[in-house]
Amino acid sequence: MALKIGLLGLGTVGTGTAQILLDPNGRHPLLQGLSLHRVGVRSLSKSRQVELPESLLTTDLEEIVTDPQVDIVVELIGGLEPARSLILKAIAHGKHVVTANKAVISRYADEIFTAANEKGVYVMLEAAVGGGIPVIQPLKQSLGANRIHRIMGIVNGTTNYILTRMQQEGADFAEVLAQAQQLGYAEADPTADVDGLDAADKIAILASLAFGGRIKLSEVYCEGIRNINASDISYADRLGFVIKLLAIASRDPQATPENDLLSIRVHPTLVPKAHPLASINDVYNAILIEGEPIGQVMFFGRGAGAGPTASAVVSDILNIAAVLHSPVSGELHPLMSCSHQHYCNLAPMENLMTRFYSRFVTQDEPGVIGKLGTCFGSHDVSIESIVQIDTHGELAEIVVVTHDVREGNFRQALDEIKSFNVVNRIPSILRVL
Ligand SMILES: NC(=O)c1ccc[n+]([C@@H]2O[C@H](COP(=O)([O-])OP(=O)(O)OC[C@H]3O[C@@H](n4cnc5c(N)ncnc54)[C@H](OP(=O)(O)O)[C@@H]3O)[C@@H](O)[C@H]2O)c1
Ligand SMILES: N[C@@H](CCO)C(=O)O
Ligand code: NA
Repeated sequence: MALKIGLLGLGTVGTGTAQILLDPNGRHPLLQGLSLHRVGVRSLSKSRQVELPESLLTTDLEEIVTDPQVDIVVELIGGLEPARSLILKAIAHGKHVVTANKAVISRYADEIFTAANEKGVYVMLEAAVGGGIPVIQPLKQSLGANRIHRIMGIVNGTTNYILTRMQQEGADFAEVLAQAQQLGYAEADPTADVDGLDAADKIAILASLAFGGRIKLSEVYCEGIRNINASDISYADRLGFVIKLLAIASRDPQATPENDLLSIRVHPTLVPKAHPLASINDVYNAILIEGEPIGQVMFFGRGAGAGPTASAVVSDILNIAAVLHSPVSGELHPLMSCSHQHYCNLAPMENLMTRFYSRFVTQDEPGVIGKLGTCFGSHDVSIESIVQIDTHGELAEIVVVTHDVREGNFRQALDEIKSFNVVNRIPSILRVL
């Protein structure tokens, strides 16, 4: 008997999903056993890019998630509410759920997965991170034998597009953002993308899967790209780096069960040009996973867009369909369900060991570089390079790159340096991979 899909949302991803469901030939045979039963939208009068019988459309989304005939609810409306409530209601009515909604999952995974486990239904979210790039299922299944040490990714296409254009054209952030909005790459309200919030949602989800515990989103350090300017991109370039917005989750390999702290953060990062993530440009995403024994594995592709994202949505539907077609054991499939119960502990940022790039505008006079060097040294901050890059009248621009240092020590040194009369301002402080 055909499995009935209740689709919530017929926007970019909903349309892509409906198009695949209505055109199963040449795809996996299980697709033939799926039928699009109802489609929930906000406006019935909008013209649509997919032809559907009018009777399928409704604005009553509650009716879909409570419809006894619906087997799988696919939530593609986005936003926190009513998406969260509809997902919970669908679960309460025994529906399996597929969603692309990283904002809801990163905030409400606890209540959603607890409810799903109690009800014996699946909640699948491959499209929520990296769009069409398979990364959720690989973490749950194909990489299950590994101890994951670190996940590092470019998981936001909008900011990667902006940084790539800035890099290639020497343009400033505001100029490129405006063009990206005109082209429809960046949303009218770009906050979630450019301030790193979208990437924080995504790395919280990936970390939860990689490290087997829930993550409090409020504890994820998040810094966006608004302050990146053309000078830093150019100086970074001269030093052999490109600037990327990285989302990073790592576990100290030496961690003991008593002292198992994770570091989860999103921030612009100077990436050495030879690093595999340095060449990921435009709207592309890539996620590099490091584990034992696999070593490094990288996933690359389109992190957004109708087709790529719908590819992930439909693959989740197929996974559920496959399990529902298998002999019934009464238990949830352990490689598809969520078994996390506890919250992970996150390390404070001041304990992070990282390299830093910082740019100082100072008086152009003898002894300034020496003063900076001495101050860093007194805080146990070891310097890899310190160069005067430019002079503007009486002012000099000095760029410092450190070795791996404790972030707390580096910040203390900066506090002291800020009080030096010869230091005019410190326009940029960025971490270096
Ligand atoms: N776009 C991407 O490339 C992409 C990539 C990865 C993940 N995602 C995620 O996928 C989800 C959907 O994104 P999208 O880009 O497809 O969004 P979208 O184009 O804005 O479409 C949203 C759809 O949901 C409907 N909708 C929204 N609120 C509703 C409500 N309260 N009641 C009834 N219908 C409602 C809209 O109806 P109308 O059509 O009638 O307005 C529209 O069809 C989001 O969670 C997003 O984060 C998107
Ligand atoms: N706004 C997101 C879309 C996919 O989640 C991006 O730019 O990557
Ligand atoms: Na994905």
